[in-house]
Amino acid sequence: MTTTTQALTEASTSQFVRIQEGDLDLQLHYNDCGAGAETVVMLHGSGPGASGWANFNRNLEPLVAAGYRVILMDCPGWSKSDPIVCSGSRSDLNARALKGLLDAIDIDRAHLIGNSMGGHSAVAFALANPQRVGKLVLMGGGTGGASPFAPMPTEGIKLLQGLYREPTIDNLKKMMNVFVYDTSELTEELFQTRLDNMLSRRDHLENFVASLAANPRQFPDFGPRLAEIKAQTLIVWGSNDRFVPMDTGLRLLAGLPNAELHVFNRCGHWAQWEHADTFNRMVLDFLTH
Ligand SMILES: O=C(O)CCC(=O)/C=C/C=C(\O)C(=O)O
Repeated sequence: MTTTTQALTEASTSQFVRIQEGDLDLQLHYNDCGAGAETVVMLHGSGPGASGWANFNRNLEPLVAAGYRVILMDCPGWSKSDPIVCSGSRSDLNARALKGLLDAIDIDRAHLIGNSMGGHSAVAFALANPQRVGKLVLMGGGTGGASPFAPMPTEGIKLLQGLYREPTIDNLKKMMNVFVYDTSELTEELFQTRLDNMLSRRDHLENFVASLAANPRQFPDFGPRLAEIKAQTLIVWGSNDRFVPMDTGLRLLAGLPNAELHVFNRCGHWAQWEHADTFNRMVLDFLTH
């Protein structure tokens, strides 16, 4: 575990652990940052080349500085975690992986922050392990299933799947340009880092395509079960989200009994990155009160 006096870098916080959770037996990569009595776990989205570090590098430092231990879990099939083909519910698969990780590193209870697929997975974990969840923060995800208002799959998801099938720099740029509202923040360096992440694990890209062929509905709709989740929940959405449309956030708000919703204007699918400062202040306030 790193301390707050050390610089937080991907390399200095990088850890591996072997988990055995039912029929899941694999090695997971995670970043372990800071120290504190309370733990926050961050779960990334499903894009090619995503990782805990790629999704949350603008968010972990304020939490560590405030005295939280922050764990970024790379889901099975992403980054330096082991490869997997998922033919069932990927949300539940990630939830089982998270349980295995928490057991292996001896964490009884954690707050969960989930981005997109990470939100679906946080909800799956809360349904299966309610006693192990503190508070929930869900951005651009939380229940799978279709939107009744937007054409499905959305343009963003079509671009994401296209990028998995043809992982080129042009397709990456097409996806990222729909990802965020303000594309001026997308630097060549960011594209290159993401491209390198993607291409360093072609097995993950191929497995995602194979998973979709085996089960096109990787993220089941938890809508009917949301009322079972009693955890206090902060839902955060971008009003210009072209991947998982904002009515999904409204469905979460209607279904989760202890939820509040914050909508950012001029924001796409990456609220925690596009509006990082406000997002970080909101999360800290939500976790501490
Ligand atoms: O299909 C869904 O419902 C989830 C889509 C999703 O998880 C997309 C996330 C993309 C990122 O956050 C990323 O690539 O960084």
